[in-house]
Amino acid sequence: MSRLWAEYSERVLLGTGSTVASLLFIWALARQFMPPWLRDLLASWVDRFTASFQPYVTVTFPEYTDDGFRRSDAYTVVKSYLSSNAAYIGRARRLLGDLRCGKDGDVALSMDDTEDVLDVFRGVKLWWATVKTSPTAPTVSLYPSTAFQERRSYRLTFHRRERQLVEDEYLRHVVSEGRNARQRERQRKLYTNNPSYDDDCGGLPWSHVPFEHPATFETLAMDSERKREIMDDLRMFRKSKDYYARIGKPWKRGYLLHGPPGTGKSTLVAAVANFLEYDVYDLELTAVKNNSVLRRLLIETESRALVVIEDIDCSLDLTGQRPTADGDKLGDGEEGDRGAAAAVGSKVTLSGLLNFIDGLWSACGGERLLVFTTNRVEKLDPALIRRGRMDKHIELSYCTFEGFKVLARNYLGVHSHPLFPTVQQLVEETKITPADVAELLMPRTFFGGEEEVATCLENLVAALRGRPNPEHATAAAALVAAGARTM
Ligand SMILES: Nc1ncnc2c1ncn2[C@@H]1O[C@H](COP(=O)(O)OP(=O)(O)OP(=O)(O)O)[C@@H](O)[C@H]1O
Ligand SMILES: [Mg+2]
Repeated sequence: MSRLWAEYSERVLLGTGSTVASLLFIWALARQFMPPWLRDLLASWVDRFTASFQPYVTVTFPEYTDDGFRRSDAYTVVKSYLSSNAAYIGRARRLLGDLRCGKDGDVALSMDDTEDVLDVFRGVKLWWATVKTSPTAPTVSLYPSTAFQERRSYRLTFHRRERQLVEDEYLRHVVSEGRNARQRERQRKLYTNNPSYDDDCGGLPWSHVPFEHPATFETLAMDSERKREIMDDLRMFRKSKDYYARIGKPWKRGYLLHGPPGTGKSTLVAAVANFLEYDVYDLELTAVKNNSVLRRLLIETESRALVVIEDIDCSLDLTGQRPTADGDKLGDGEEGDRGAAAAVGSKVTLSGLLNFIDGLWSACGGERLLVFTTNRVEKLDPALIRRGRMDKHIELSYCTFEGFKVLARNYLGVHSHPLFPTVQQLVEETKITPADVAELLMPRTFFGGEEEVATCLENLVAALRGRPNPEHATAAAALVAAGARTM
């Protein structure tokens, strides 16, 4: 003990002459001999004493939740709040520029990540800062890719006397303004999965571009009764958060769209996304390396998402895991499709996909519509499309007269024409896809007026009768061939 004191007094007390240091030393020494209750009491006094030198409180909003799996909602809301606040933007020196959603040529400015800002709320000053930390040692995570990634967070600093105001009012204000800003500035996105993404090597699982597909239910060639049925179903789904919670099911719904090529499956996907105002995640299954990456992709989708897997029958060998009822072998062409999946090294299995749809992980995020499209519904494993997984099966088929009228209105701007009755009769007798009708109705000039309308309709009638107009030989020949095959 005496040696310790001698060493300490020589190094610290004599060196600095600091009474505070000697007091701290005595305190550290005395702690050893105190009963625990006295030690705690004194510790709280010491805390209060030291706090008087540091009157500021900080609140940190990390980008990822504790488990490291999901982006924190609080972080996103704060980001929107700070990026949208006109007062900060006026003062900021580092800004980000982007084209404003839906307004051609209008540039929207937002806060750069590195900008620190001062906010004033009810006359009280609060400071926001972006903090970036690179972990020196890997953090514990089931996903190695996240273990070494740079961690970002927002840090709010304020005087401790304002704590009540911050807790009771300011944070609520930030959340509500942030959410409003998010809604206002929301540019919907079309995501696609990165083929190079791997859990072990890191990188971003999804890349995105603005989603700008113009399809709506109004422009969709489909019988109005079926359109109404689908829209009602989607409206119900959107409003059913509490209902799903009550019945104990994750808030998600599966749609299976099937039908021949060119009947509007992809167009319907776009119309649904526009109707619900969801982001679209176009999942290319053949580019997903394994089930673990598939799960990660699911976790990385945000709420209010439409996840679509196009041509699911061509994506992977999804029947390979279970024998089919009649022991069927793969048909011509299917081997090729599935070979392609094997060639890129995808190890996604049917059970991985089933888990993706409705396993425990599928409940992450909420409000999600999952859509499969296929030309060959009969080739899919029944487990994949059973009700409950794919709740709604929608068959898209050849053009009806009602569908034709929608296309005539879209493409030619006409609601009636003397040739309509002829088209009606022929369309009901012939199998022609909406894609082919649309192609024939596309005017060659936008200034042709009634003459152009008549030409387009005559071309359609000619194609339907199997007497191709020489000017449209290619399209019409294809139509005749298609008609001959399917009749
Ligand atoms: N029901 C429809 N309503 C409006 N336009 C349609 C419809 N069906 C097809 N079209 C037109 O035909 C084009 C092709 O349609 P789409 O890509 O939606 O067909 P698909 O069923 O997805 O075909 P595939 O099976 O080959 O992927 C679209 O760009 C659209 O212009
Ligand atoms: Mg398609």
